[in-house]
Parts: sequence; C-alpha cells; structure tokens
Amino acid sequence: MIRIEGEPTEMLQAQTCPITSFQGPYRFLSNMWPCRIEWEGIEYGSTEHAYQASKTTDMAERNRIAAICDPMDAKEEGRKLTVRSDWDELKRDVMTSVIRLKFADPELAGLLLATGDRKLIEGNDWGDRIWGECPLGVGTNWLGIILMEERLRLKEYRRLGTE
Ligand SMILES: Nc1c(N[C@@H]2O[C@H](COP(=O)(O)O)[C@@H](O)[C@H]2O)[nH]c(=O)[nH]c1=O
Repeated sequence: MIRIEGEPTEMLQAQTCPITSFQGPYRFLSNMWPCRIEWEGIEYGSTEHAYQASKTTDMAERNRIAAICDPMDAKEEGRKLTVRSDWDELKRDVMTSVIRLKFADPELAGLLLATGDRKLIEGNDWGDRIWGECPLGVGTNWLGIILMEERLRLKEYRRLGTE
C-alpha cells in the first residue's frame, strides 16, 4: 500500500485550491516517485529514469541509467548523455507515455483521481520553466498539464467502465 505523508488520501479530494508543489502528500505526482515501469523493453525505477534514458538511443546507456537506484541520480546522469538530435520534438510525448505507464498502477491512479479538479503545477526552485513553473506563474508547466490530461483520461476510463 502507498503511504502518503501528512495528509490522509480522502483529504486530497476535500480541497479545491491548486497543488503548486509536488512535495509532502503530493510527492507521488513527482517524477522522482519510485515506481516500476517497463518502457521500450527496459524496466525502470521511476518515470524520471525512463525519461532521462530516452534522451539517448544507445541501449547500453539506457541500461546504465536503469541500473541507478535514486531517480535524482538518474536525472544527473541523464543530463550527461549525448542527447539525440530529435529530443526536443520527442520529449513531451515521451513524458506523456511514461506518465501513463506510472498511473496504470491502480493505487497511484486512485491518488491522482483523488486530486479532483485541482490545478496541478510543478512549482519549483530549481529553475525548471518547461516541466514546471519557477516562480509560480512563469513556465509552461508541461508536467502539470500532462498529469491533468492523464487524470481526465483515467476519469473518463472509469466512468465508461461503470456505465
Ligand atoms: N521533480 C524534480 C525535478 N524535476 C524533473 O526533472 C526533469 C527534467 O529534466 P531535464 O529535461 O533534464 O531538465 C523532469 O522530470 C522534472 O519533473 N528536479 C529536481 O531537481 N527535483 C525534483 O523533485
């Protein structure tokens, strides 16, 4: 069972204000959250691992990233890779795919759905204005958008399943 820090799961649902930081009870929204996913034939320990490994087409390098324990270390190693030339066009689709694999886990899907209609923003202090906003209001927040799209997809999927 997934234990989330601080706030009981049902409390996720009770609030309506935006979630502006993927920390504490919302850490499961972060790409740093440990989860087993299989992506393009390799098993990874987080979406961060899979995303970073996808920057290269070299399968030996991808396996090396997959063998790293900590998602933060995978991010650091990923940033040293020779990045494939088409990465900029691909990266958002890669993120969308790995996020979908992550939330195929029913428990994680339940947590994401429990955030209701709250706006999801990866507010951060590490300067990421692509995947999040830094400071709040500045950035494209692609990760938050992808998570909200996935939430909508799951909601629709569950609605159709219960009709
Ligand atoms: N979540 C999170 C981070 N952010 C993650 O880093 C990734 C972007 O990597 P890149 O495309 O190489 O800039 C993306 O998954 C974003 O969510 N960074 C952190 O230092 N701490 C964190 O808790």
